[in-house]
Amino acid sequence: MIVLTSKQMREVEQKAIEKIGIPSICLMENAGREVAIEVKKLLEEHDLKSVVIIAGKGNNGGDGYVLARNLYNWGIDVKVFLTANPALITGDAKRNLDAILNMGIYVAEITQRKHLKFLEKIIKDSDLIVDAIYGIGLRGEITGIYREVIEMINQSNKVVVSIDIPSGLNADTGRVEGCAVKAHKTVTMQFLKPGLLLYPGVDYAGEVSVADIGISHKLAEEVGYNYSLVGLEDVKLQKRYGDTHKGDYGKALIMAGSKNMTGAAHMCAKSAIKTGCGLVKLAVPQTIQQVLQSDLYEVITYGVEDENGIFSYKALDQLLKLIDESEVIAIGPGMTHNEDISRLVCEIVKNVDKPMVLDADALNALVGSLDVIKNKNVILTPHYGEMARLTGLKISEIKDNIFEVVKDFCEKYKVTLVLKGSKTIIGSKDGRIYINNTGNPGMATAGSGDVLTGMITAFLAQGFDAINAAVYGVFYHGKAGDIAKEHFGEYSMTATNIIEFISEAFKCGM
Ligand SMILES: NC(=O)C1=CN([C@@H]2O[C@H](COP(=O)(O)OP(=O)(O)OC[C@H]3O[C@@H](n4cnc5c(N)ncnc54)[C@H](O)[C@@H]3O)[C@@H](O)[C@H]2O)[C@@H](O)CC1
Ligand SMILES: [K+]
Repeated sequence: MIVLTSKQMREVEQKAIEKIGIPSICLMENAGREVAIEVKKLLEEHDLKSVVIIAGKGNNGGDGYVLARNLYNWGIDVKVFLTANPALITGDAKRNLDAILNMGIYVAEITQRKHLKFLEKIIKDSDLIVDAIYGIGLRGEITGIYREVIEMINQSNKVVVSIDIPSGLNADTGRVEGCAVKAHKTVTMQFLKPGLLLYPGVDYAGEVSVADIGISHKLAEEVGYNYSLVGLEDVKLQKRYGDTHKGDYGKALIMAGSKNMTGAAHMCAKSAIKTGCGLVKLAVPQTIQQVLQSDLYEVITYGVEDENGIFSYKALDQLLKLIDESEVIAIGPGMTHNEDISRLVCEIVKNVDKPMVLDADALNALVGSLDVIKNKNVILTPHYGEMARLTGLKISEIKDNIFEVVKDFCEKYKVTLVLKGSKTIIGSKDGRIYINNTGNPGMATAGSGDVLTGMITAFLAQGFDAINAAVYGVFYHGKAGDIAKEHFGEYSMTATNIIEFISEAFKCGM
């Protein structure tokens, strides 16, 4: 699904108005009408009667007046409160404000502190609040009386619907600008906004629905949007051809594990098999090979030269030979980190030109030597801590500019990046960004990342290009995690449970 920044949304609206010739007031009419339909549904579902609309001075407020008109016509008790002097309201918003005044709809001004007590009383006696204070036009922090109004909404215990974006939320980053409305539902106009999909924005937006206000997706394509939310329609799985054999589904080599982290290698290899990889070879330090071989029935394990149960640079030739026999390579889970391993990983990445997934300790190994990945067919799968180590940025700096950081990294090194977090962001080498929406906090558990690496590796082995392997892997990993949560709950689900439900997750995409 298309995701537009506030700047891109404005460009698209401009095109709709100027190039296509749709009068802007029609877009506002459609917007307000769509919100009215959603609000009516909520009133009916929860057996609620009265609505308070709190409107700002811009077009977000304008959508609120159209909403008021529709609700009033449907016989619903509606009151409108303006957080701006009516004399400052202009354009389409002004015309719609005049219309509701002409209809005799209740309108009052909340521009001074002394008005707040009255608003509080009205809110107390009403059932549902609509937040039409700010949309994508918010600039800077919310201060003064606006802040008090927003806090009043949040403390009201009423059902709250936000128009386009919860007021106070930065539409592009999901950051709270001082304070923000906590909505149960947000009805956003025509295209999703990044701020609704990123934390903390996700927690403020509540359930998000996208209202069709009559703007074609072709206009979004014209402005060259680069963000998408991954949906099931983007990750459909093909049925396999009848006449096939395991060689058709790829040969992967996974380099993983160490004496204290056999599980990482185990789960990564198991996930690759469960995701449909034709043949999985697992190279581990020789000390731990037997442990792994004993219950990885479908995987071929190789013990390579090690140093006290940990990968050693001495294993380079053995590994290069195994790489030679494989089509895709995954490196990293549970390898541990030391200088010898850094040399080993860098040497392999430098000399190998096959698709590779680099995770965990392979990422630690690359710190300070990132030039070796330039123009390579690699997918890196860091979490925020690993990303901070790789880039030298603070975690807070990454979070505050997440899309720019991902985009710059991918464009600089010409690689695919999977930045793992509560909302995993995937960047492609051509600067496109994909936001994943599956998964849950139960997946914040040891081994979850090893499973993801196995899954992405398996998609690569089955012939997906890097960006699709990453998008499919992340989506189905989250989906399997969501099914595991249904069975075991967020506290008790484990990475092994995620593997268990990969097959169920795939059924959703068939
Ligand atoms: N442009 C269009 O064609 C359409 C716009 N629509 C609506 O219009 C919204 C955008 O409208 P606007 O651009 O008028 O902006 P908003 O309605 O989001 O509000 C911005 C207004 O608040 C003021 N403001 C901004 N930051 C402030 C702050 N920190 N403290 C105090 N005041 C502040 C600005 O001066 C501006 O007047 C969208 O979110 C959407 O709801 C819809 O009606 C559909 C069509
Ligand atoms: K709003």
